[in-house]
Amino acid sequence: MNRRVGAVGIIGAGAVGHTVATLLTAAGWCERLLIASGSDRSAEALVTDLNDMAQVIASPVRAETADVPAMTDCDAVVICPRAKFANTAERDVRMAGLTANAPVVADLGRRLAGYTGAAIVVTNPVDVMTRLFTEASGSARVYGVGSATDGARYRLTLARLLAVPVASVEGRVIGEHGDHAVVCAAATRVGGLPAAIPLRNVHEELTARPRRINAGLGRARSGPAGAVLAALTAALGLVDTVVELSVVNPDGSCLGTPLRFTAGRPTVIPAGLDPVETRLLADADRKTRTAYQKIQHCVEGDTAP
Ligand SMILES: NC(=O)c1ccc[n+]([C@@H]2O[C@H](COP(=O)([O-])OP(=O)(O)OC[C@H]3O[C@@H](n4cnc5c(N)ncnc54)[C@H](O)[C@@H]3O)[C@@H](O)[C@H]2O)c1
Repeated sequence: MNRRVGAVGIIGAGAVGHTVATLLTAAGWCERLLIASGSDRSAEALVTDLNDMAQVIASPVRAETADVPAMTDCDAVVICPRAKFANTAERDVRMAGLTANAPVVADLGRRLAGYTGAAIVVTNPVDVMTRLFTEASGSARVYGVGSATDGARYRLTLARLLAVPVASVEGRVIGEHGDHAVVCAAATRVGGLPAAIPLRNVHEELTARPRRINAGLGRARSGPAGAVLAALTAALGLVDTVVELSVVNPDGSCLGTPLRFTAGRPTVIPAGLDPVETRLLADADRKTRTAYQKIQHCVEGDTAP
């Protein structure tokens, strides 16, 4: 990558924020990383760890702590805080963070009002939080990550189930990053040809995979951080590519959508859904809109609906 950008802000120095910052330090295409977190202690600790790494590998990237408003000048910000709450949900686990995370994400949006850089939202439920951050900040370049990781998991799973190389599988997952994810089976190609997709097994694995990661490691971090990196390089115009990200449409829906980025500018590309998949996407839309209604009072900073 020849071009370099000035600064990337990371808000939330937890599992995802730490991993994204590590990837960015190794990648070397930004000059500065600005870190804010729930406590000064965790932000300072991450900065110290990153600068140790940068020195060891001779990375040009320098990390520093920063207040959120100081990130207004960053080329991009990554929104990955998690409010403290106990997640006991068995189903719809990402949606369980709705009411706890909404005030945090809305507050960040207000503090970054009018932000003109690229904002990458990670906090779950990510489709709803992406809409919330978009409304609270008024920013035009807000993208939620989730579907790109689902798509990667789908291709890996399908390759295993069909016993083919993963490079021969073209397929994506869109819609909600959650239980209402829509597998684009009709448009999937294996070795360039349509294929019978074992959808039940695929959905089982899409649910089981993050659970296995959480059970073994506490939190998923590398897959999501890779998706953040893909979103950043596309949105900053460093790479022209297609990536599935959540964006707010003029009608208010906000779901994972295939976007073709050219010089940092996105255009929506058709997902090639069949009628059943189209209906499932409409279900995901209804679900995320209903969830948004429960927390939209947070946009203005109201504490109660
Ligand atoms: N969209 C995806 O694909 C995806 C994947 C993994 C995780 N996630 C979500 O990303 C979020 C972060 O996950 P994690 O595993 O890194 O969590 P974590 O608990 O490891 O870290 C969260 C961090 O947020 C910080 N924080 C809390 N309140 C804050 C505030 N007001 N301002 C700034 N920072 C604050 C905490 O201090 C902590 O460092 C969660 O909501 C998680 O569900 C999304």
